[in-house]
Amino acid sequence: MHPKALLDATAELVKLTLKFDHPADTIVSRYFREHRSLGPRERATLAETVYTVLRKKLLFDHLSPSGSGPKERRMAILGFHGPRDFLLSALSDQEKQWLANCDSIRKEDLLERHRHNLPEWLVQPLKDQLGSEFWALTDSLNQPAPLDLRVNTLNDKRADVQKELKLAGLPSTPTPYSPWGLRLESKPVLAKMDAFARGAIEVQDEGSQLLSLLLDAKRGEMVVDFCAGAGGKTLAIGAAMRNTGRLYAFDTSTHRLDAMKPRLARSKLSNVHPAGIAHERDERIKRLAGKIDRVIVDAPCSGLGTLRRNPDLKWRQTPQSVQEMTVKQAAILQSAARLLKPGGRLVYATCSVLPDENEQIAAAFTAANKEFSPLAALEVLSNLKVDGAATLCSGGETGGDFLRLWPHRHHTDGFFAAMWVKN
Ligand SMILES: C[S@@+](CC[C@H](N)C(=O)[O-])C[C@H]1O[C@@H](n2cnc3c(N)ncnc32)[C@H](O)[C@@H]1O
Repeated sequence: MHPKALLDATAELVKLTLKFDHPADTIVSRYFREHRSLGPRERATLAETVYTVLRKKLLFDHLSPSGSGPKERRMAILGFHGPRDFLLSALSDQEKQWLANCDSIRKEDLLERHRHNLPEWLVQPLKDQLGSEFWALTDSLNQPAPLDLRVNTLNDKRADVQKELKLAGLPSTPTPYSPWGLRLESKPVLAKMDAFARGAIEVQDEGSQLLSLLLDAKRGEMVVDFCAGAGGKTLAIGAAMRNTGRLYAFDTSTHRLDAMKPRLARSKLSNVHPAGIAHERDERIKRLAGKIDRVIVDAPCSGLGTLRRNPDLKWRQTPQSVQEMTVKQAAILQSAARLLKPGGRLVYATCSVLPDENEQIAAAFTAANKEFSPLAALEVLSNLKVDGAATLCSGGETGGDFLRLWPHRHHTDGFFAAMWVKN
């Protein structure tokens, strides 16, 4: 595609995503479906440019008024992903001069908000938790995430799959914490690979793998994944149970549960039972009350730990939406807890970095449910022989009460988990 045409297309897509009426990944996928002639490189340019604009929106909002032409074009020029010569050949002399002026601005001379590119309401809760590490976090949130795979250890060994991928030209390294993970050095299309088709690999962030590991589900147990979605954690848990026992995958979204079906078929798991529920107090929950060994609540949340992948979330979420989410989270956790039998384990997890959705939900649950004793994440991770377990935890007197993953420290998305045992 001619550089001018590609820049025009990029500006068009930037305009669509900046409306924030749908998630950015939905808008980008729809655009690609409607423009089938776009090649892989053009798609990469379009998607990466849009994501850069979303990541650095405050900075680009600040720089763009000094340029000319439609705003979305100026934003696309500032975030353009691709060789500089290619971009320059699409620009007027005036635009080239403006871009050179923007490039010459030193980072140190920018206001804080133009460096962190976060909405103001998010800044203080992060600074309160991280102090001077706040800047390392914002730098890593503004980078794309690596591509992590989970090896289905039901049928394949991680080392064998690593060799197989290498032979196919895809070097990877074992993830440092999850025993099931491989981190790829590139971002290939995996769907046509044999390892993918036979269910040996699934795309899953290492942090998400660790949440499944924390449940520590055993052979033959009765387990519930209460918010199973498209089954990322369900599949990991089902494999950890060695395809035995019974693993119920609940969700209120049958659409998401449907998306689990092809993944389940590839995985060769037959111990998973997906079931749509109307809400967290569904009849099905009542029938299973007191019968379950382990329950994981991977709660609906703001997703603010996944800004590397979903940078639009910081502009789509608000303090009010987070507050509404916390009410839902508390209700789901309370209802899911009824499923457990004495001695059973409850895991509450989110991909948020906000204490309101994490430690505060956990503290309120502990205070209201004397029949549940908190279980320290550090103890569980140490028993599971996870390397550097202490560095993955925070909270409480020992600093080990909760799993707390951060992109800048652990190269995972931002995840939280709290655990309890039913007395
Ligand atoms: C964080 S996502 C789950 C992701 C999934 N566990 C995975 O690993 O891919 C949260 C899920 O909770 C579901 N959900 C929302 N409200 C619910 C409720 N009241 N009961 C059960 N699931 C609910 C959403 O449909 C969504 O799929």
